Amino acid sequence: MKYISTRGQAPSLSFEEVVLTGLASDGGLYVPEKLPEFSREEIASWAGLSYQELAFKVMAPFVDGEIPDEDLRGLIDKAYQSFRHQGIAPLVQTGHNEWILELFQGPTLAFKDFALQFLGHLLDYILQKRDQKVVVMGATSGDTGSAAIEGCRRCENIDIFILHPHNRVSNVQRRQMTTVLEDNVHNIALDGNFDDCQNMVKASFADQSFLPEGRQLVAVNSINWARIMAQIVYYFYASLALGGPHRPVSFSVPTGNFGDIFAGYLAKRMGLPIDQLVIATNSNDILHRAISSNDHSKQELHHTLSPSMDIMVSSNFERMLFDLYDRDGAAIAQLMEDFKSGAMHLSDSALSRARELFASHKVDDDRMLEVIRDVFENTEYLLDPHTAIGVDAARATRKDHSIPMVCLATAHPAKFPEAVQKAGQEEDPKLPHHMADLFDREERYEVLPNDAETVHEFMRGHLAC
Ligand SMILES: Cc1ncc(COP(=O)(O)O)c(C=O)c1O
Ligand SMILES: N[C@@H](CCOP(=O)(O)O)C(=O)O
Repeated sequence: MKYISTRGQAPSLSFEEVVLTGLASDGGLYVPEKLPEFSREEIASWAGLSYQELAFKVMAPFVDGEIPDEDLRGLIDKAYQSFRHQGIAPLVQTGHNEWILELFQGPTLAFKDFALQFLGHLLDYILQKRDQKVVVMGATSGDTGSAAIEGCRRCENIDIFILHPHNRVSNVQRRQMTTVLEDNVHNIALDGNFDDCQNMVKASFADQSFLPEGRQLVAVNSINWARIMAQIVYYFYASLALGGPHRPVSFSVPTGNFGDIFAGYLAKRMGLPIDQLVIATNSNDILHRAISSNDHSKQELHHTLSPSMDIMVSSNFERMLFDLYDRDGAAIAQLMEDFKSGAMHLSDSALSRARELFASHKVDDDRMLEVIRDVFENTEYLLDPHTAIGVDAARATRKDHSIPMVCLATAHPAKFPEAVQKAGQEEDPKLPHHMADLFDREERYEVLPNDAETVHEFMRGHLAC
C-alpha cells in the first residue's frame, strides 16, 4: 500500500514512513493511494468479533504486511488493554433507534484514546526496530494532548511536546496533561487559540531545521494517517452491533478537525452501509457553513462550552476535498491557497457531492445545555457537551427513524464540569478511580508566546532522549 499527498507533489510513502511523518513535503496530507474495500459477506462474517479482532480485520489492509500479522495483533491487544469497559466501545440507547456510542472508556476519557493508545504502541514498535529517536509535536484543544501523552509517555525513543491554548482548555483537561511528569513529556501553554497551536505545529513540520541533526518530527494529530485508520474501526463495530451490514446505520459526529467524521466516510467507502453522516458543529461552524451555503471562510473563533471543538481551520477537510475533486492535487493546492487568504468556494459538483454525503447542523451553547438537560430528564444519561451537540444535530437532521442513528460520545462529562453544572446538574460528574486524585497532583507546564523562535528554542532545550 502506498500513501500519496493530497497536493500531488510529494513523494509517495510506505505505511511505516507515513506513520513517522506529519504533513507531506508539499504541505498536503497523506491518504492511501487505493482504499481497501470489503464485500457485504465479508463484513457480515465479522459479527461477534471482539473489538480487537475487528480492528485487525479493518486495519491490516492498510498496513499491508509491513508489520507481521502477529505483531500487529499484539499492538492492537496492548492498545485496548487500558480501556475500562470490556466492550471497548459500548452502545447505550437514548431514544427510539437512537444510540450513544461511548468512545470515552479509554484512559484519558475521550475518543482520542482509540487511535492514540494504538499509535503510541505502534511508534514504540517501529522506533525500536529502527533504533531511531523522534520528536513528537502536537496541538490540542484539550483531548488529543492527554491521549497522546498517555500513549507516548513510556516510549524511550520519543520526546513529546504538546501545545495547548493557554486558559482555553478545561481544568481537568489541562491537569490530565500537565501532571504527567516524565522527563520526555513537555507541555506548552501557548498564548493563543487552538488554531494558533495547530499553525505552529504545521509550520514546524514544514521547516524542521530547528531540530538537532538526525531528529525528525512525528505527528500525533489527525494529520497522521494512523489516527484516521484506527478511528475507522468503531464505525464497523457499532454497525455490526446494530444489525449491519444487513441494514444501514447513520452516524452523528461532533466535528472540529474533521478527522472523526472523515473516518466514518472512509468506512462507508470501504463497503459499510451507512445512511446519514451528520456533521455536528458548535458555534465555530465553518464546516456547517461550507456544506449548507458554500461558505468556507475564516471567522473569529468563539470560545464555547465545548472547547475541544473550538477550531476554525479543520485539517482533514483537505482529505475530503481531495476525493470531492477526483483526487486532483493541483486543484486542492489552489483551494488551500485561496483559503490562506480567508475563504475557499467549492465547485458546483464538489458541493453537490458533499451534500449527498453529509448532513450538517450547528448547535450553540444554550441549545447544547438544553439537550444535556432534556436527555438527562428523560433517560438519566449524562452527556458531555460535545456529545450533546451530536445528539441535537442527529435529531434535527434525521430522515428515517427506522434506521439506527448512532451519536458518537466523544468525551466523558467529567472532563467538562462547568458545562454540566450550567446544564443544571448539582453535582460534578465523578472522575473515574484512576483520576480521583487529579487535583492533588503536581503540575508542570510552560506558558510561551505565540512565537515560533521561542517555541523551538524551548523544544531544543528540553529534549530528554
Ligand atoms: C471531545 C471532542 N469531540 C469532538 C471533537 C472533534 O473531532 P474531530 O476533530 O475529529 O472532528 C474533538 C476534537 O477535535 C473532541 O476532543
Ligand atoms: N479536539 C482536538 C483537536 C485536535 O484534533 P486532532 O484530532 O487533529 O488531534 C483535541 O482535543 O486536541
